[in-house]
Amino acid sequence: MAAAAATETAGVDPGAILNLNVGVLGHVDSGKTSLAKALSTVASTAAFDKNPQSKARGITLDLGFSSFMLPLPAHLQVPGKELLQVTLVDCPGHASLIKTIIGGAQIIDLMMLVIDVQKGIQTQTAECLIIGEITCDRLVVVINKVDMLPEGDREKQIEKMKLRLAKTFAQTRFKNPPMITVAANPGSGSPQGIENLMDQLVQALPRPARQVDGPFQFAVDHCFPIKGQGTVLTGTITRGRVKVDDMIEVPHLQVQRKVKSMQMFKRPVTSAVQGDRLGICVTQFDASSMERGILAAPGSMRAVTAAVAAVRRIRFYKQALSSRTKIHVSVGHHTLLATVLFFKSTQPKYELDGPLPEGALDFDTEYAFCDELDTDETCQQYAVLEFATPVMCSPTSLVIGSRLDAQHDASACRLAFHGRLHAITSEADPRTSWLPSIRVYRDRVREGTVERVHDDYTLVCRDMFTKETDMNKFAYKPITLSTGDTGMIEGAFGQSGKFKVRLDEPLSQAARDRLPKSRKQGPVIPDEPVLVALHLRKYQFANK
Ligand SMILES: Nc1nc2c(ncn2[C@@H]2O[C@H](COP(=O)(O)OP(=O)(O)OP(=O)(O)O)[C@@H](O)[C@H]2O)c(=O)[nH]1
Repeated sequence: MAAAAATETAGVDPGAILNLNVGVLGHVDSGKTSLAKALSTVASTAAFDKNPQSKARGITLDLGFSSFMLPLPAHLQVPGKELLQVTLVDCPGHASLIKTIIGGAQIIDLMMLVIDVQKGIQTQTAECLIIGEITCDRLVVVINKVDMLPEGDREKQIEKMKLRLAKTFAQTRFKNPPMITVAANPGSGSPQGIENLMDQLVQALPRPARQVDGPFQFAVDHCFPIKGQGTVLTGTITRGRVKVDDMIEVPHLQVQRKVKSMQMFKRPVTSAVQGDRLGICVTQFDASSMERGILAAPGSMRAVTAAVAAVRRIRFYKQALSSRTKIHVSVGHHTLLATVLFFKSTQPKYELDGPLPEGALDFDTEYAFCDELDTDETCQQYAVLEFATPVMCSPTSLVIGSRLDAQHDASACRLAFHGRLHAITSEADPRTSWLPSIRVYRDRVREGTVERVHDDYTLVCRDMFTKETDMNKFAYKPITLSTGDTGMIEGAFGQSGKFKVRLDEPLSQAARDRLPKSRKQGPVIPDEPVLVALHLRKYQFANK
């Protein structure tokens, strides 16, 4: 383990340690776990695929946590901090574990994307890159397995690969990320390039913008019993702060417990803030009742049944993305099915990396329904998400929509859209049941045929309604003729579904020339009857 010498931590107050999380993502077998092993000095929960608790519970492919410690570099100086702890979050590469990756990626400050030098960008590399674009600002690309290249040709092949990758990254928000070559686990000898990678990684780490205000929130990644102590929940504080003796809640179980003790990487602490990786010990809590999920300040999380999110379609997603279909939606550490309905505003799009401004959705505005979520970059699009079961999340959570069960080309991107929750409705709190107040309309056109002229102002029309139609619903609705004449529906004509139209002006000569002179004569030009169109605006949600 660990190429770098372990920094002396004995006697250091854990509160003086700045923790930053680095995600290790990439395609299956690219060498993520080998890399985490080569960089780390401390293995934590499920690290290196061999944590005893994980083994006992049969979790062999999971988020793995390990860390290394360094003196605090100059660009990360924060008052009161002396050491930097880099926590590596090793995400599984297998396609079926994308839910875990999405959960893991939401707690990282920087993403390390591991690429096999002989393979380049593979399917899950691309999906991880998309997740990285959505969830974090910084990227370091690690080109691994360089020992596999023939020595004489190595430099040339590496340069070629770097050029190819640079073209891909130039099209992402990362533009020109550092690319470092390593051999994390060469067949013989020790890892190569690790110290250089460590230096570059530390240089690329962002100054943490910690959100210590607001209610405590903790993304739990593992939960296990410790004999004689209680149950330990390990995870990352995603918001606020926590102290020993605070009350915390497991929202989906509606269970509250007192924090008995806390540890950061095996050292006891009495308080911790957002970004810290922590083990929280509570008593009288059955470890088997929770695996992944959220801990929160009591009462601060809601069981969300439906929500509106500002969304954006992922440009690499090539399938249909239609309203009224079911799709997997990841919120926090949960991934579940939701029925989606898309609509759009005329406002320019919002940045989705933080909560939307208040009033971004305006209840006095009418919004246009979309059959499909498209890549329109000019206006903000939204999704109404109706979850299959209530999901515990904060009202401004990040969301990712994906088709995880799709039976399609295995190399196709499954990530469909991403977004930010803006308004929620929760069963427990009817005051948030605002969904029906949003007015989403859909314009529909019904078409029929003009049968004949009744008089200068009146026409008899057909083929729009059946004899069972309640014509009172359509009386006075405006119509247009294919000749440009306008008017409104006057009511039923007879019992067969025919109807009368009252024109605004006397019938135009153009229309008159094309309409039959008598009841029995068909259209003057049989292939081009005069058509009558009724424009209807239907509301999907409306209580106004
Ligand atoms: N030759 C060589 N083999 C490597 C290197 N790094 C990793 N490997 C091998 O590649 C295989 C996969 O390595 P892992 O570290 O398990 O890859 P991973 O990306 O964590 O795999 P998943 O978590 O299953 O996606 C193993 O057999 C490693 O020994 C390297 O630098 N050189």
